[in-house]
Amino acid sequence: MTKIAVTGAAGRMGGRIITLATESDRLQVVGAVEMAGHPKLGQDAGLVAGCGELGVAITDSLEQALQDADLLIDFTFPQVTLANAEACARLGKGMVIGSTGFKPDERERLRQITAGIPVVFAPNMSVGVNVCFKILKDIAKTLGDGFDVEIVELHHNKKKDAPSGTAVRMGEIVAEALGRDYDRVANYHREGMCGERDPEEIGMQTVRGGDIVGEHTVYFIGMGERIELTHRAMSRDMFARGAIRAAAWLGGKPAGMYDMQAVLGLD
Ligand SMILES: NC(=O)C1=CN([C@@H]2O[C@H](COP(=O)(O)OP(=O)(O)OC[C@H]3O[C@@H](n4cnc5c(N)ncnc54)[C@H](OP(=O)(O)O)[C@@H]3O)[C@@H](O)[C@H]2O)C=CC1
Ligand SMILES: O=C(O)C1=N[C@H](C(=O)O)C[C@H](O)C1
Repeated sequence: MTKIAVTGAAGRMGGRIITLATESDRLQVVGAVEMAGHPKLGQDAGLVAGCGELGVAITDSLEQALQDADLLIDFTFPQVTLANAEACARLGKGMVIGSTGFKPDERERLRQITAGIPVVFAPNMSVGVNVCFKILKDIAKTLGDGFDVEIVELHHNKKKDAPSGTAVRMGEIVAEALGRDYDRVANYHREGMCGERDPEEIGMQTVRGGDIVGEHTVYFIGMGERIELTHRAMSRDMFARGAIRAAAWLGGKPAGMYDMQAVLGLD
């Protein structure tokens, strides 16, 4: 049985992770964290998540929440995750990290901080998206340079980062398969007389609205034909299930940064 603490316990993902973890015979929730001043502090994490009393009060002390935990599941924001990673590294606790919106230097910093602990770090924990990651590499390699690549992602109106971590990873996979540098070829903005499309560029488009859980389409657009690879998330539960699977998988693994491809055996 792996004992977990959850940060962002009152958040959209935190709540689903706590609820689904209570249904798993491989995990036990022993800690729940929200930031200082949060209105749910002191309340029972299970009652807040809507799955019944757990006997775990939400605290603003990560150290306290981690006391009896083997690892932390963190779906928050880059600055919060970086601070939490410092604590986990100090206390020798593993991490499952789902937060997105990291800049390249922040990702590198996270890698350095967590070098001594086991971590699963993935922008999308669903099986479907991770299978898309695998297929994308093959499609891009097989098509080669003759097709223009555009990536469009749609999310709810509360999402704070753009483009989504999943869309960025999709762009990186395609760029790598085509021998391009993602940071150089990604184009996030077209407006006015921006000129003809550079054949090397990867267009990254963002849509925000309502309660869309998450949709990603990668377009490979050729002359007279196109391929569209779309993933649509209907609920957050498969992200939460992925995080739970990652936590159970991580127990006993050596220090290192793993992704969901490793957890799912898709490497
Ligand atoms: N990898 C994946 O599969 C997925 C990743 N995500 C990512 O997960 C992250 C969270 O998404 P979501 O759950 O929708 O966002 P929410 O805003 O619903 O949840 C984030 C929670 O973290 C809390 N928080 C902020 N600061 C701290 C802190 N210092 N300590 C503890 N908790 C804190 C927030 O509190 P407050 O409300 O007060 O701000 C909030 O409750 C995002 O980066 C998102 O992109 C989302 C879905 C799937
Ligand atoms: O914030 C979200 O909601 C989601 N974020 C992740 C991302 O940025 O890729 C994954 C999922 O699409 C939902």
